Amino acid sequence: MSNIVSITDDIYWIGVNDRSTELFEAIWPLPSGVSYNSYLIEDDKVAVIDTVKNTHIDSYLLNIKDLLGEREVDYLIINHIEPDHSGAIKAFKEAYPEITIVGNKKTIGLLEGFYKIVDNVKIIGDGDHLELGEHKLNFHLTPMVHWPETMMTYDSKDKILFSGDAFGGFGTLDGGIFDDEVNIEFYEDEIRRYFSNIIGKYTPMVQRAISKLDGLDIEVVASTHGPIWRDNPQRIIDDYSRWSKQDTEEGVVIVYGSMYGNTEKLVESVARNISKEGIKNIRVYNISTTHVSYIINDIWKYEGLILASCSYNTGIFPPMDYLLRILENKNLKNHSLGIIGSYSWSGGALSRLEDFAAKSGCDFIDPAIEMKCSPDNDDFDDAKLLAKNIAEKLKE
Ligand SMILES: Cc1cc2nc3c(=O)[nH]c(=O)nc-3n(C[C@H](O)[C@H](O)[C@H](O)COP(=O)(O)O)c2cc1C
Repeated sequence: MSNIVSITDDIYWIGVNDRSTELFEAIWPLPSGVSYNSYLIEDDKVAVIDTVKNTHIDSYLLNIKDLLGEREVDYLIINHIEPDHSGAIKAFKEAYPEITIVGNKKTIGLLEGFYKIVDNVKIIGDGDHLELGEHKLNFHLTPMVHWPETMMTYDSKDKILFSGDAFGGFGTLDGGIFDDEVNIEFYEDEIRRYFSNIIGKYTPMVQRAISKLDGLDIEVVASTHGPIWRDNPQRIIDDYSRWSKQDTEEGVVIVYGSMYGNTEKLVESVARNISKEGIKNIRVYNISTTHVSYIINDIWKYEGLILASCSYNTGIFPPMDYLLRILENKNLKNHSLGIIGSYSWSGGALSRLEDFAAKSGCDFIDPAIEMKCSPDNDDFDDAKLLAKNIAEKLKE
């Protein structure tokens, strides 16, 4: 019996779990794997919404054959053509040669680019619909969440929103696929890590997409990754809405780059002093040993951010520079930011951090600390002051 789960009497989850890929998009670690969710609607016409990565084609197509027998698939709707969802399209078209592929103008351009497929395509526009029989699918274009062609498909009969990557997260579906079948706490961090690292650059587009959904009566959110939200669909919409505004909780993330422990020593003092000010959520990360995706996840969670780095070859410590570039690319804002640079002769770290602070949309917290070689009493006094100031700001 194949691995198919009914969502309603004629709508099915036909997705797959990936526990083999170590790095999503060849960058982001997948300790809990990821699911590629695909959906099938069996009505007078049969429609599939999004496919799966090319690593899972055989089992995926077998599942569909198991479900449909000799019946053909009439439509393949592409909400999102990133290859983790479109990798099975060529094989799909070979299995169902008469199929019509449905997407918007940008999707169809990318379909030709990636797969050289140009025949039997149907271009839809924002607000268009497709009748399958009892089911009527409405298309809502939501560009740049996080690719230009991204769109959502709404089934008005069962009030299901097939949302593409929006409202998705990391983590395989281990038996339970619905929010009420799993302990959702398990997914919380991995959903925010997905959002902050994959979608986080496109926060205005996420907000635009969410306001576009305003009038829709949504009973189920079915994204392309992670759990299907049928018990509390509003929860994931609210989470995505909050994260896209960079609304944060009380807490401080301290990230440091230190080769020989001197910068780290000052960081320990800052952390201790923030704790003495009554802040309970303090996360200290060594930039050299924790993958940036976990750090970015916590930066998206907490308001306070302190970046501390040594100098290296007249610039900032390279792993810290990598984090800064990512945060610049994501237009980090709405955070309270403190900075610490250390040097032994020329410096370089603090000026890069100052440049970052000036360009970011964060509130700068005094004092910027520049430490020579190892911390002295003045540096420890400054660390205390920075801790006091950031704690006061968080409590405002
Ligand atoms: C490869 C290398 C390059 C460095 N480049 C600089 C530099 O350009 N300017 C500077 O002031 N210090 C430089 N330093 C010295 C560091 O400031 C010093 O090693 C210090 O201990 C680093 O801080 P940490 O103890 O927190 O690792 C460099 C050190 C190393 C190992």
